[in-house]
Amino acid sequence: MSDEDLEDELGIKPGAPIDSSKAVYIIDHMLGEGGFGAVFLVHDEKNKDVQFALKVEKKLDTRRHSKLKMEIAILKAVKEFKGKSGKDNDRFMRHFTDIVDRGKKEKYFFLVMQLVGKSLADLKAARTDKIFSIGTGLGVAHQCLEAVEGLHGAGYIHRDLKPANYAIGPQKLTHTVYILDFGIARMFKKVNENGELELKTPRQVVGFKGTVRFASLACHRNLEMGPKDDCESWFYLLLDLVVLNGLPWRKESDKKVVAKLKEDSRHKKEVLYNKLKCADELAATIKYLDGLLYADTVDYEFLYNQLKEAAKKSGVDMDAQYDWEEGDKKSTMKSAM
Ligand SMILES: Nc1ncnc2c1ncn2[C@@H]1O[C@H](COP(=O)(O)OP(=O)(O)OP(=O)(O)O)[C@@H](O)[C@H]1O
Repeated sequence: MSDEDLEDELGIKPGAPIDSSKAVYIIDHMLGEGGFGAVFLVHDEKNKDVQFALKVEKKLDTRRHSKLKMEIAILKAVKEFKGKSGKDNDRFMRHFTDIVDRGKKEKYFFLVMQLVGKSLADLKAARTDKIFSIGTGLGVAHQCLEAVEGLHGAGYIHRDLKPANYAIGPQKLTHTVYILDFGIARMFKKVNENGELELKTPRQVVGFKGTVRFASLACHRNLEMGPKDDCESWFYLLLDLVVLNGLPWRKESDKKVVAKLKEDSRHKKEVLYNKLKCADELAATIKYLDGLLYADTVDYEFLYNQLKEAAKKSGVDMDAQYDWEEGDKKSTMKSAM
């Protein structure tokens, strides 16, 4: 939606109040725009230092499923899953934004959520050579995978994993990565009569979903996607973060051409990993993922372990400060002198 549409049709503009039964939110400015609405920085009317992100979706008679409803259902499911499953779940759930409030107006639905900072795509674009250092890339990919594991645990697949759909936290949370945008996510498990989650039967043919650059081969082949397909997209995301000159198909938009380049890349290590010291560990990762089927449970531990081995081979510490935190380190050191 354009700024004018939002302003003229929905009355959403800087300074405008949006009220719910809980609070009144004042619009500051737009943070980002999607196909069906936009995200705004807002503050609590009672305290301008209390800021949130407010996502708006225009009501449409033609839309069968509200994207925002889906997002809310997913964020709730992951938090409930956290409650139910106990053990060490904060490791996964810290990657999901909290729902602060939600509501509907005559012309739109809205969701108020915890504010995040810059996306991985923005952070990467701000770097001189447009990639992260290998330590940051592997560390961030570890967190991205934890988010995916948490989402899968709650019974959903994302289907659009890419650097633009992950962001770091604001202020002091620059070492935490958040997963965003569940607009095209899908439940791959359903609750059976005994209240347990069971796998949904795959459909025979499925339309292409997501972003061409990061789509899995099964997605290109119009097959039902499962958890392993998110992991394949995660793998492309990892390469996109750390390989100099990026993915070999980055300049192509034709789906068929991209699919062919992805298939061929499996046999072209020198192109896909462009001299990375951890090429073998990465090649073993995609080999493992290529061997999985829709219904297979992903061995996340194997994937985390590959990242650890890749870090060892590269001689880096995945848990060290990230590239964008280094400025802070220097200024802290300076002020400590
Ligand atoms: N919690 C948040 N805090 C700060 N910014 C956010 C937050 N959520 C989303 N954004 C910003 O708004 C942009 C659009 O968000 P998002 O991708 O979730 O919206 P969308 O309308 O579903 O988009 P799309 O049509 O691409 O699926 C993001 O790129 C991000 O920059």
